[in-house]
Amino acid sequence: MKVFTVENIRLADQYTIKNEPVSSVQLMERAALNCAEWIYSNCKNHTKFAVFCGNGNNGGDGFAIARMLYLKGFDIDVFINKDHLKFSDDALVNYKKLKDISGISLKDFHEIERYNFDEKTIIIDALFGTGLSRNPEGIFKKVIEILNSKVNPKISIDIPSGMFADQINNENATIFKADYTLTFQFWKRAFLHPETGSFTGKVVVLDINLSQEFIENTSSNDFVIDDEVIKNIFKIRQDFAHKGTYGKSIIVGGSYGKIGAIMLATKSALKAGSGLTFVLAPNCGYEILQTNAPEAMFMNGGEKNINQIEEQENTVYGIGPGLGTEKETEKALVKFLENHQSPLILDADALNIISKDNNYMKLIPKKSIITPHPKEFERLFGKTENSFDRLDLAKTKAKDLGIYIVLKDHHTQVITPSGNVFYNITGNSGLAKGGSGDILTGIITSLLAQKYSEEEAAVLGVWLHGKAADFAAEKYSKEAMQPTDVINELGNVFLDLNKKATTQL
Ligand SMILES: NC(=O)C1=CN([C@@H]2O[C@H](COP(=O)(O)OP(=O)(O)OC[C@H]3O[C@@H](n4cnc5c(N)ncnc54)[C@H](OP(=O)(O)O)[C@@H]3O)[C@@H](O)[C@H]2O)[C@@H](O)CC1
Ligand SMILES: [K+]
Repeated sequence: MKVFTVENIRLADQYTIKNEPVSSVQLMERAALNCAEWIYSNCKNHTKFAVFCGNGNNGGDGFAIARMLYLKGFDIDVFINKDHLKFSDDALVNYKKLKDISGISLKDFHEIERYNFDEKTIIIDALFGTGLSRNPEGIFKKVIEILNSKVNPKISIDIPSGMFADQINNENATIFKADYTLTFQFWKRAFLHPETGSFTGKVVVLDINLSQEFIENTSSNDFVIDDEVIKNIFKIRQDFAHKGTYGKSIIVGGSYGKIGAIMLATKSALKAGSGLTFVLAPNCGYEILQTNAPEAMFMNGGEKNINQIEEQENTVYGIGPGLGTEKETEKALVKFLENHQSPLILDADALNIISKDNNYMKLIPKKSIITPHPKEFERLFGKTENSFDRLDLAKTKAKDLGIYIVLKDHHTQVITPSGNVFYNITGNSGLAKGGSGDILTGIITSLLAQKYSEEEAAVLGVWLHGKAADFAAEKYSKEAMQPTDVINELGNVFLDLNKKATTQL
């Protein structure tokens, strides 16, 4: 799914109005109906809604939703700024419709302090949407702060009020803190970055039928990796395949005390379908690896640390988990990179070694995939102010070096050399544990060996990793799930993918 800027969303809106054709107030009605339907199918334990409406079209959505919920039998209180009753055209239409309904009480924002937010009440935030032009001040700031202090469930319409859709907010900005955000048609960029994304709660994208023609013909560099993207990448395994069809991976890493990391990466490469999988590790890991991942063939890279990396042809290398940064290992990696041309995957200590010397960066073969977490990214490319700036820097580096950067985060980003960004929306905080990154390295290496392109391997890889983690969290909880559980769930993710990709009778 493309991620559109506010400007492009506005154009999509206008194009739809002109070409569907549909009037703008009908489009608002459609958007509000989508929200109301989601609300009454999901909010079965609550009977009352307090709806907070601003003066623009976001407020207009709020008025329409309030009317629809009232007609479904819920108790509704609507809060507005009675000192300033100037609305956008479509908001005014819906305000007037609401005023005609005697059963809905229209309250002033100032009444919020005396209002009884009982346990049956859900708060709906329709103060500001994509038209926010400055940080909320005065009464708006006060209302948002009071609402944020309430324990009642909170739903934002389109975007949490106070959040800018395309850019980062000031550090101390006042933003509504939602449990759910019902957003129209597209993910907004701000939802995907940690500083702002923590205000959305669960994001539900509602399809309000904006013109598909406009969406297809309007370019964007930003994408969300949704089911559609994955459907277009995933290839089912051919019936007449042999082990050579699905490539050869060599997972390189491990050092004394860090054999677990390389074992996790190796197991993941096996589970993600690589035809032949080797693990190149120091001898101290031999028995552990042969016992725990017997399907992978062992290659000796040293005694306690790796001091040589054998070069083999037609092989995809994934280097880094548990590698360590010893001098002898550094030498071995540099020597290997000096002679190696084809794209490979570099992670963890391989990246830490590369960040030791500026000249090493140039040794990364073109089209390789590097998978840094924020700290590793900083060691490689320097400090940035926030995750928006970090992404901009990653774009510049991906282009300059001609590589793919998988920037690991809550919504991991795949950045291509051509400047596209793919945000991942699978995965959960159960992955915030040592070992999770090693799994990703194994998966991406395995996919690249199976002849997925670099972009496909990175995009499908982060999605698979997150999806398997979601399955693991459902079974064991985010707290208790282990990286091994994530590896074990890969099979169930592939079963799902295969089902969707196979002709059903
Ligand atoms: N996508 C779609 O196709 C569809 C979109 N729809 C909906 O439209 C929404 C966008 O609507 P919108 O453009 O009218 O802007 P909105 O967010 O309501 O705010 C503008 C108002 O707020 C004011 N204002 C701004 N900042 C302020 C501040 N800090 N403090 C105080 N005031 C402030 C601003 O005033 P001004 O800046 O002019 O002073 C103006 O009055 C979108 O999010 C979605 O909900 C659906 O209805 C239909 C389909
Ligand atoms: K809102």
